[in-house]
Amino acid sequence: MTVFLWKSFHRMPNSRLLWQRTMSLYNHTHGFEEKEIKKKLQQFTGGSINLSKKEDGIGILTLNNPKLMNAFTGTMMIELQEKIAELENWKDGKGLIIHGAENTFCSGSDLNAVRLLSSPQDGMNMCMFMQNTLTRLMRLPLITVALVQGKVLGGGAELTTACDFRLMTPESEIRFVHKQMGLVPGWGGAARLVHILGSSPALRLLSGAVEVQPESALHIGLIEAILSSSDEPLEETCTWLKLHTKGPAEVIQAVKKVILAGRELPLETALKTEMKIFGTVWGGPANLEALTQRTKHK
Ligand SMILES: CCC(=O)SCCNC(=O)CCNC(=O)[C@H](O)C(C)(C)COP(=O)(O)OP(=O)(O)OC[C@H]1O[C@@H](n2cnc3c(N)ncnc32)[C@H](O)[C@@H]1OP(=O)(O)O
Repeated sequence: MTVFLWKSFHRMPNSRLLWQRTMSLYNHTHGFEEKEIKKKLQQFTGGSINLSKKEDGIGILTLNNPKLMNAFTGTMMIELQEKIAELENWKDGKGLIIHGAENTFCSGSDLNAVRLLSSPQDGMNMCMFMQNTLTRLMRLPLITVALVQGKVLGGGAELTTACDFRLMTPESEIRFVHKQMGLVPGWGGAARLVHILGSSPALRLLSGAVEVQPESALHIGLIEAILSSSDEPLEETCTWLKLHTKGPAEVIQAVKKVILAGRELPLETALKTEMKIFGTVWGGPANLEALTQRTKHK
């Protein structure tokens, strides 16, 4: 299915529109009724998801529900979907930082909502909704970073795995606490964690509900770096991300797309996709300028 979608994406003239439609996993053929679950999620209000898109092509997405340590209410889940859709349309975008308000990332789903959505069917619908959104986040043509601060628990830990990179402040902690709640990850966090770490380390983190501190997270390859201090983490994360987003948006987006193809597609299809993405930048303005300037890489 995914292979077909990627192929279609490159055949269609209006590829940006198709990209948005095809990046989700579940639709009504899977028994997923988005309207129904949205109606239920609307009942669990509180908090917000804020997006600011800067001129330098870096977006800042803020999880904003500090009274509950930025736990995800139902309306925040819906707002996250809306902001991801907005980012899919951001032609000049290059990077995205996801962080939490008031120096803490996210403590997972709002336990008040979890208690009231406790039937297996509601749980699976909520999972499909969040997996769709986080898969679309993962497939954004932007370089994404989770800024990990405070205690990042449950669904908050899962959200970090949908980003390309994770940076941690010195006092922070990531913990897949699901087992302690009689659960397993359902927002796609287990599958993505296996891709990031390999199955044995992922199993160790989940089965032990291990508190992963920055040094250990760096050691096992869960994060890219530990920030130097907790004083100005957003600024430091911006500086880190800018090293990877220098250059025109079309080139940065192409970089992310070739990596996505390699990550998600069988090798032969990934190679063909890479060739087509290459065709979008070869002879393009950035390529011609680099040739004119006889750029050297000393
Ligand atoms: C997808 C699966 C999931 O995500 S399951 C959810 C997993 N998360 C949890 O179980 C979080 C449980 N909460 C905690 O462990 C602690 O509250 C943590 C986050 C460590 C913060 O501790 P501490 O700094 O001492 O603050 P606190 O406990 O006083 O919390 C402040 C208020 O926030 C609330 N809060 C926190 N997290 C949630 C949450 N996920 N859902 C609902 N409420 C949450 C606390 O209950 C507390 O509220 P109140 O001040 O007691 O009214």
